[in-house]
Amino acid sequence: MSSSKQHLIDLTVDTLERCSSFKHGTSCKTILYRLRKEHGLNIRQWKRIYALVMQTRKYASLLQETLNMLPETLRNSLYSSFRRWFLWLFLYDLLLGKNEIQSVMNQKEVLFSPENIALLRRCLESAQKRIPLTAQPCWQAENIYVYGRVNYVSSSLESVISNLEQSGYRRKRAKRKRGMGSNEFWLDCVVSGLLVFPRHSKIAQHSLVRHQRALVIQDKSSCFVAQGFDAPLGWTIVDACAAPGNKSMHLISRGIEQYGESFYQHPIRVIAIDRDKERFALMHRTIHEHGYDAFIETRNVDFLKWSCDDCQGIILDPSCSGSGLLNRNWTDDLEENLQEKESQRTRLKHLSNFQKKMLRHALCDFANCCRVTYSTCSIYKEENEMVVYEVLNQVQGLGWKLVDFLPQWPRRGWKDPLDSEQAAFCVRTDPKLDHTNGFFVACFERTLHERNIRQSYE
Ligand SMILES: C[S@@+](CC[C@H](N)C(=O)[O-])C[C@H]1O[C@@H](n2cnc3c(N)ncnc32)[C@H](O)[C@@H]1O
Repeated sequence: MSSSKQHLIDLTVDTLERCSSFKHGTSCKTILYRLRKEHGLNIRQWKRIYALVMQTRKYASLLQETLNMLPETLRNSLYSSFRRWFLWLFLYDLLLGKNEIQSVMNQKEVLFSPENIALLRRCLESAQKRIPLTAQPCWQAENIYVYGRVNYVSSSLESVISNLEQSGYRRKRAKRKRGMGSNEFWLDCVVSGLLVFPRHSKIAQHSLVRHQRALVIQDKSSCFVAQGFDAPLGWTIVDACAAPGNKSMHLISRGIEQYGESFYQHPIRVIAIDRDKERFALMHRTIHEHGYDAFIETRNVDFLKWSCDDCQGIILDPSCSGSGLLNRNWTDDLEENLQEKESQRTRLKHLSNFQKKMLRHALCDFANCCRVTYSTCSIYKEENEMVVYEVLNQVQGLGWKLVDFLPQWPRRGWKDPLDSEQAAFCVRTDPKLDHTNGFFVACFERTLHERNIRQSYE
């Protein structure tokens, strides 16, 4: 390695270490800006260091996860031979960057033999599946759209569109969504009655949303549950973790859209439960304000301590890590993420145990229930496929099986532990690709009691 290249790498590692040890006050960017003056760097050198520092920080959790997956002996040799931030910088450059550093390493390169590099690549692939959030450089809030669903209790698609057009909005019919003006919108092709607006749209301030409640802001992924649940007329559906009530209201709204006048003769009824006092109060108010009182009954109880015999469906959307939500700044959280990794794992374990308990209760303790959806806004397998797999194995004796949910949506669940067919029945959204929050839904059905409860009003 030329001494100047070696110097730049040392400087990059020093900067990474300084950035990681700052607590409050000096930001990483400030440290980087000072660097140029402090070390008399030319602009090219400074830009290179800047890029390497930012990229290595962005991917550090993923790179650590990659290291965690290596055989212990190799991992320990790497740990004892290199500084932590050097290791991450080197791995970033080797696996995700321009591979400039490897060629100038002259010591200990035996640790980076072609076999070990191939092994690192395989570990990176597995790590990307485990913590895809750090592998998604363009997963930022700017990537998602704003979604507004028509509230069919008080309005209709035609009336909302005409109101929007009168107030200067323009419906875009072409497929190309790039370069959308802030006053443009288009209709979603998966969720009916869902309007899509660009991120910078001011639709949330429009009177259709704020005063008339004809349009409800709700992420597309969260609309999947009611869209795919396809509730038959006359059913009673328990929304087990309902606050602030989005999915309960969407179920009714969707019913009105789907069945028209027949809905009012044999309405779908929702029992919306939440155990949290404050969230419950907010939900109760929201349901009232949006005009759903006649169809949604609210209960401030613990779902685990409650049951009923006259419901046919349950939607279960329990508390989760929220790792699919886009309004979190993962890069800025990085230091805490790394330091708190262990406590995060413990938290995830607790959450998934709680989720399994809730799902078991939904599937085992409601005698006439024959359709249950399980959903989270988490991207972690531990809260999604693994919960479904474990509980499904425990309840199969009761006749439950996974069924194909929202088949028109292309992104499906992950295999292992689910088999290919089961995984393909589940729905996932990818925040990087789908312009929505990260979300997961699985649907369970059984036919045991269907004869007794299915009502054919349609
Ligand atoms: C992800 S949020 C639900 C969001 C809601 N489904 C919606 O779309 O508007 C989870 C909710 O579950 C509630 N919750 C957690 N444990 C519960 C339990 N044992 N019984 C009832 N509600 C519970 C929480 O208070 C929280 O409001």
